Formats: sequence, structure tokens, C-alpha cells
Amino acid sequence: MKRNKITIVGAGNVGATCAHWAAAKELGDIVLIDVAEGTPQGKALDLMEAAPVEGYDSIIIGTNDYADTADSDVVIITAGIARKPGMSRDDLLNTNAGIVRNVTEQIVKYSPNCYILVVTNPVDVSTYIAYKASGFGPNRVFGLSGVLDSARFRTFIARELNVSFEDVTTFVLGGHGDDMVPLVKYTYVGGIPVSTLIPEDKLEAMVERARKGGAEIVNYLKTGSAFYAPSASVMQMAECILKDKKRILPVSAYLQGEYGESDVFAGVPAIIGGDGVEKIIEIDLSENEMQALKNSINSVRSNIARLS
Ligand SMILES: NC(=O)c1ccc[n+]([C@@H]2O[C@H](COP(=O)([O-])OP(=O)(O)OC[C@H]3O[C@@H](n4cnc5c(N)ncnc54)[C@H](O)[C@@H]3O)[C@@H](O)[C@H]2O)c1
Ligand SMILES: O=C(O)C[C@H](O)C(=O)O
Repeated sequence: MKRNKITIVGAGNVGATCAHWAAAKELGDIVLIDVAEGTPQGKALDLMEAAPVEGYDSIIIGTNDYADTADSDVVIITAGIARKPGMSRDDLLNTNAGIVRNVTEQIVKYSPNCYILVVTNPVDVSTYIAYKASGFGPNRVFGLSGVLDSARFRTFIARELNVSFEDVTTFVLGGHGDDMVPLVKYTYVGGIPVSTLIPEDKLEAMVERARKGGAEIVNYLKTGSAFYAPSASVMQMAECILKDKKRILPVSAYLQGEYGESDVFAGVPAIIGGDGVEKIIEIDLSENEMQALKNSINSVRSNIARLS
């Protein structure tokens, strides 16, 4: 029986932690690849040497050679620079656009049948670049945004109510930027609408904190950005493909008329299963929510227009 093969491009904070979650969940064998010589090799060996203690059976290799990534089922792109305090994610575009394009070309050459999950920021634009460079169908290339942004919003709500994190469900839509759209209307705690449990002003403060959740961590860390919750989030997306889970998750997906938008990536709810983005779900939005989504998508479009 063929084992799943997961390639993670970029062996930095997000990439190495993705490998950690993937091994802990025994999602498959793992290839960690980076331009830095020694880094992926050292981190992969170190992680594999934890296997006898933790009891997972993933084979983990580190490399600088794309030939080792051949025939991957899922490829996660985390390569590129991260922001520092005072920067926006969009400030990373000039450096990261070329990296994502180049990485995608290499990946596709060796794994023509894979699914590509993009993490590198600004993620909605990076995912657009990877989609165009891959020549893959839109179901096979998508990005990390809403799972992470929703996880932050869920965390704040669960702590406020002192309930299990698992029992809070929500959606955050739009681009993964400061104008993302957390949807209070679609937020439930154990099936109960959150608006009946938390006063409006407190909820609004949590919405704002979720929107700025990335910057909050950057301001603490100073030298880089969040990686535990981001890597857990993207590995949940990978797991949905590898196990054909068909979960409904908010992901950065290619829009072809949904929500009145085309030829752009933005966070929307979608069924994620063995065939990647199997269906984008269009939910009812109020006029204000739709306008907020459009504003957020317009920010993504203006960055796409900056690409040469
Ligand atoms: N979409 C999201 O929600 C989300 C969440 C967290 C981080 N990010 C983004 O993910 C990216 C990585 O973050 P990080 O904290 O891991 O950064 P990091 O600096 O710790 O790691 C980045 C790694 O990429 C490698 N790299 C650079 N160019 C490469 C290339 N051409 N090929 C292969 N590897 C290359 C570097 O050597 C480094 O090891 C950043 O752009 C960050 O903004 C996005
Ligand atoms: O904030 C960042 O730059 C990294 C990531 O997009 C996040 O939301 O944590």
C-alpha cells in the first residue's frame, strides 16, 4: 500500500512546525525542503529521532533537492520571509512573489498530481501566483487564511465564556489582511448563537482582536510571526485532503463567479476533501457583510495588480 507523501517547502518556523504536527498525527512520510543548506536535513533528522519516543511511523527527510519531493500527494508552501513589527503582510509581496513562483515551478515538475496548499504571505496573492504558475485546476491550489483567523476568534470566545475551544464554531471570510470579515452571525457556542451569550461591544472587541491577531503575535515575537496556530491550521487542511474528510472550512479559494467575484483568491467556506476544494459554499450575507467582503477582496486585487 502506498503511503501518503507530504512535502513542506520552507523549513523555518511554520514549515518545521507543520512537519511536527504531520508526524504527530501520522499523516504520511514527510519531505522538508529549503534553500538553506543543512537546516531541513538537521530539523528532519531531529524530528524523526523523536519517533521512537512518541511512537509515530513517519519517515522524515530534509533536502535541498526537488528530486526528493517527487510524487508528493500534498505540498505545503511556507517558503519566504515573514513580517516584523511595523510591517504589513503586503510589504512581503515583492520578495515572496518570486519565491512562490519559483518554488511552484519546481514542485509541479516533480509532483504533477499533487495538491498545493499555500501559506506564504500575502497569502491570497501568493496562492494566485502558485495557481497560475502550476497550471493546475482551481480545486488543487488553495491557501491558509480562515482556518487560522477563525481559530483565533474561537479562542477569544472560548476563553471569555470559559467553555471548550472545540465547541465554538465560526467563519472568517475575505482576504487574510486587516480587513478580513469575521462573521458574528455565523458564530455558535455548542449550537447557541454567540450574540445571545456575549454583549455586542465585547464581541466587537474580539472581532477587532481577531482581525489584528497576526500583528499581536508579531509584536510579541519581534523577529518573526506566528507559527504554532498557522501550522496546525494548514495541517488540518492537508488532513482533510489525505483522509477525504469533506469538512467545511474557510480557505483562500479561487473564485469563479461565487460572491460575484472572479479570477481572485479570497477566504470563503468550502468543502475540503480528497479532491481538494470540492465545492465553494455561498452563504447569505447582509448588505454590510457583503460590502466588507468586497472591500477585503478589492485589497487582494490591488496587490495582484502590483505583480509584474
Ligand atoms: N497564511 C497564513 O495565515 C500565514 C501564517 C503564518 C505565516 N505565514 C507566512 O509564512 C511564511 C513563512 O513564515 P515562517 O515564520 O516560517 O518564516 P521563517 O523565516 O521562519 O521560514 C521561512 C523559510 O523559507 C526559506 N526559504 C526562503 N526562500 C526559499 C526558497 N526559494 N525555497 C525554499 N525555501 C526558502 C527560508 O530559508 C526559511 O527557512 C511567511 O511569509 C509568513 O508571513 C502565513
Ligand atoms: O501575521 C503574519 O504576518 C503571519 C500570519 O499571517 C498570521 O496571521 O499570523
